[in-house]
This record gives sequence, C-alpha cells and structure tokens, in this order.
Amino acid sequence: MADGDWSCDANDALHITVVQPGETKPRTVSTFHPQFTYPIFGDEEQIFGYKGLIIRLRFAAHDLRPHVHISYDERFKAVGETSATDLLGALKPFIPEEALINLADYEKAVQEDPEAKDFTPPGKLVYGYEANERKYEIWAGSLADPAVRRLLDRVQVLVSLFIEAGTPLETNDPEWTLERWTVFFVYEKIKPPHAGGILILHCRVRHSLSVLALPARPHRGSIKISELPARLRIAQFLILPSHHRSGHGTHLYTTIHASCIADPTIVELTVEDPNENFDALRDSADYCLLRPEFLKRNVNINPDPHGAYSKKQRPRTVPTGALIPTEDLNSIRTNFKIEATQFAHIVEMYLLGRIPKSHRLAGGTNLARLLIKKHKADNEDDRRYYWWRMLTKQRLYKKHRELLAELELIDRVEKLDDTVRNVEEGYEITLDALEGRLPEAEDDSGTASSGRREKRKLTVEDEDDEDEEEESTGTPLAKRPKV
Ligand SMILES: CC(=O)SCCNC(=O)CCNC(=O)[C@H](O)C(C)(C)COP(=O)(O)OP(=O)(O)OC[C@H]1O[C@@H](n2cnc3c(N)ncnc32)[C@H](O)[C@@H]1OP(=O)(O)O
Repeated sequence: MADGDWSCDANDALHITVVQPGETKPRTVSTFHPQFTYPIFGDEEQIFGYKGLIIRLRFAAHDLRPHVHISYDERFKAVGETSATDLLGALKPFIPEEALINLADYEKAVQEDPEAKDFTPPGKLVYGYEANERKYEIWAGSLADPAVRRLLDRVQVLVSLFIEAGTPLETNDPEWTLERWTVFFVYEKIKPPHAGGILILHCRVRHSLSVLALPARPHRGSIKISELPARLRIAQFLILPSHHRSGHGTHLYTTIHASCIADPTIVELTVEDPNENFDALRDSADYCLLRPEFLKRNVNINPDPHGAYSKKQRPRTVPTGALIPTEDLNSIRTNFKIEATQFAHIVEMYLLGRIPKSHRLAGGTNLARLLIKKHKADNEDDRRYYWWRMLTKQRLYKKHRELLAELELIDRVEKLDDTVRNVEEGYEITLDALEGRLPEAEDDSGTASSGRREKRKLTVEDEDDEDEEEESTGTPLAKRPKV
C-alpha cells in the first residue's frame, strides 16, 4: 500500500469546535481548524495510518470544558515496525485528562451544567465594551487563583495550535511564581436562556523578573512579586479565529496598556516575540494612543536644524536634538510606558505621516534629486523627508552597528538604504490601514492616502528586541525580522 494513501494533513484532520448547551443537547457555536499542529504531530504535520480521520477537540463556550473525540473509516494494520500514528499518545501531553471521557458523558456534563446559565469568568471584571451590537467583557485574574488556572489548563492547547513556537505554561509552579502571571479572558456576554459567556480570546501577561527596585531590607513574606516595580510582558495573545478582525485584539491590548499606565508599579509594557499580525495590531493601537499627544505637543521635524538650510552648511552629524524635541519625546515615552524600540517605530511612523505624501517615496517623490540636494532642498517638506531618512538610518545604524561593521563600506550603505526603504514601506502600510480610523479621516500630513496594503519587507534582522536575560515561554522558530 502506498504511503500517501494512508497519510493525511493533521491541520485538516483536527477540528476545533466550541459548544454550548442547546435545547436538548449541546449545539455547535463555531468550528475551525488549527494553524499549526507540528508541536503535536511533528514538523511535517502529517498523520499516518487512517482514512476519513476526524479528531474533534471540543470546548464548552463558558468554562472551556474540553473533550477529544477521534473517528475514522479505516485504520492501517501494523506491518513490521510500521503502524498508525498513536493519536492519543501524541495528544495527551497537550490536553487535560478530563478531555478523555466518553462523548455521551461529556455532552451530558455540558448540557446539564448548572453553572452554564449564570457563568461568571474568574478574576475581576476590568472592562466592558460593545461591538456590532453585542456586549463583551474583559476579565483578569492571577494564575495563583485555581479557577483561572483551571481555565488556562483547559485552553492552553490552543497556544500550540495557533501561536508559532508558543508553548503552554507550566501551571504546577509554586504560588509565588504563579503570582507573576495575570491571565485575561474576553467573553461575550449573552442573554438567557443560554446565558453565561463565550470565550473570545485569552492572553497572559507576566510581571517581568527584571524587577527594578527592591526595598533595601525586605522582610520575609512582606513582598509580593506582583507589587514590585517591574515591566509587564505580554506573553501570549490569542483570539479564536471566528472572532478575528473584529477589534477584540485591540480592545484587549488597549485595556492591558491602560492598566499598565494606571499601575504605579509598572514602568513599561513589553511583548514577548510578537508575530507580524500582533505587530500590526500593536503598531496601530500605539499609534492611535500616542497621536493625540504628539499633535498636542506639535511634534514634527525641524526642517532647518541649526540654520543648516539658511547657512547651506551640512551638519557633520545628524543633529537629533535640533531636529526633534527629544526631551518631550522622552517624557511621552515614560508617561505612556512604551518600550524604547516600539516607541521609536511609532515616532518614526508619525513623523513620516506628517510629511505630505507627495514628498514621500510612497507619493512618488524624486529621491535621486533629493539625495543630491539633501538638506539644501528648497522645499521644507523635502528637507523634512531628507532628515526623516537620516534619523531613521541613524537609529538603524546604531542598532545594527556590529552586523554592518562586517560589511564593506559600499555594501553597508546599500544595506542601510534597503532597510530604511523597507521600514518606510512598513510604516506606509500601517498609515494607510489607519487612514479611515483616525478622527480626521486623513493622514497626519493632511493629505489623502491610497489605502494600499502590502506585505512588509525588512532587510536587517533584529537581534533580540527585548531583554535577553529573561526566561522565555517558547523558543522562537521563525522570528519576524523587526528593525
Ligand atoms: C505575543 C504573541 O502572542 S504573538 C502571537 C499573536 N497571536 C496569534 O498569532 C494567534 C492567532 N491570531 C490571533 O489571535 C489574532 O489574529 C491577533 C491577536 C493577531 C489579532 O487579533 P484581532 O482581534 O484579529 O485584531 P483586531 O481585530 O483588533 O485588529 C487590529 C488591527 O491589527 C491589524 N491586524 C490584525 N490581524 C491582522 C492580520 N491577520 N493581518 C494584517 N493586519 C492585522 C490590522 O491593522 C487590524 O485592524 P483592521 O482590522 O481595522 O485592519
């Protein structure tokens, strides 16, 4: 028998189904496939030895009670060493024991759950919002709370199935370690007769161990890790696919950020190995948060630093302090508790947006001419654009100094040029995407933009953006280059 006849795609075979008590038996609310199954079934994401295989992973919409059900038409009879994949053996490390009861018992437990009707998520209600005429609530609780831990244990398999290189969290740790974690849940609040909630997403944040200040002589038992000045780190952020692109991610991220700003013990919000989609969400949320403050302080590039234009004299170095209000920017960054590299991206994006599009590459400006004229260009927006490129290049150069030093001068210049162009293209994508969402429905330069979306292309790869001394919850396999 040819191998291919008995192999199937594990992502297709695995169905994730959300169920809810129905009239007489649980009904399906949504079904979707995973994005990844390599942590469970290996790099090829193939399962051998079954025909018509369906692995159905059910979750109750309210308390996430899990269940695994496996069905198939035919199973390969072992020949020598070749046998069908041991499905339960592969799944067991990822799902709680309670998921392995028989289907009838599971359905009965969901259908007759006395708590389903009035289910309240564990932890504290931190924020409520409406979207598309539906009500949603964000709840947050410490991982030291057994009810939070139970929900997380039940749903953690989704981290392996939807976040590349994401690994489930060890929840058997001692309580002081668990206290460092806060888990956020977003639930849709639904009306009777099927009251309770439907989980939309979950997210874990961690009080980073890079605690910044300890009392001089701590007394045993008097310190709570979660109350020490620290960074808050978003570790894993997951929205069920049926709810993507509805703004839930932005609501949650903004709520976490607001709680950071309000908490005097938190100095900065960071993110662990964000992927490209999360970066897009974070960039647009941070931009919307900071933009009013930038506008209030009239942050812009001075097109004539040290009178360079009037004197027609080129400053020997990039005169950062004369080009942008560095002190103001520092204070905005500290007040909004945004991590330094992320803040630099938002500032660059904002400053780019203040230059009318016709004076930017995206609007067809004549770059070759500008590179001849440089700071002596007649038009002040051309000069702004010239200085924008210099500021961005300066940041990129500092960040990748070692990598660039290995290149010949000519290659170094070319690499930096390519990178700045790719960074700029990335900003243009976000600026375009934000166009309709900004209050004035125009970009910050006051001109309309095209709304075009493209894939980001970045050339110089980041080393680790965040503090490397921190332990990580997963080994990144394919880290998105971010500069
Ligand atoms: C730290 C980490 O955990 S990194 C891993 C992040 N998690 C995952 O990748 C798991 C699977 N994916 C998800 O859970 C979700 O798709 C998320 C968290 C990435 C995004 O959540 P959503 O609720 O869909 O985001 P939301 O609707 O708020 O989108 C906000 C903006 O982010 C950007 N964005 C979000 N998803 C995408 C995407 N797939 N492609 C491009 N842009 C995106 C867009 O600008 C979007 O605004 P728009 O829809 O008006 O254009």
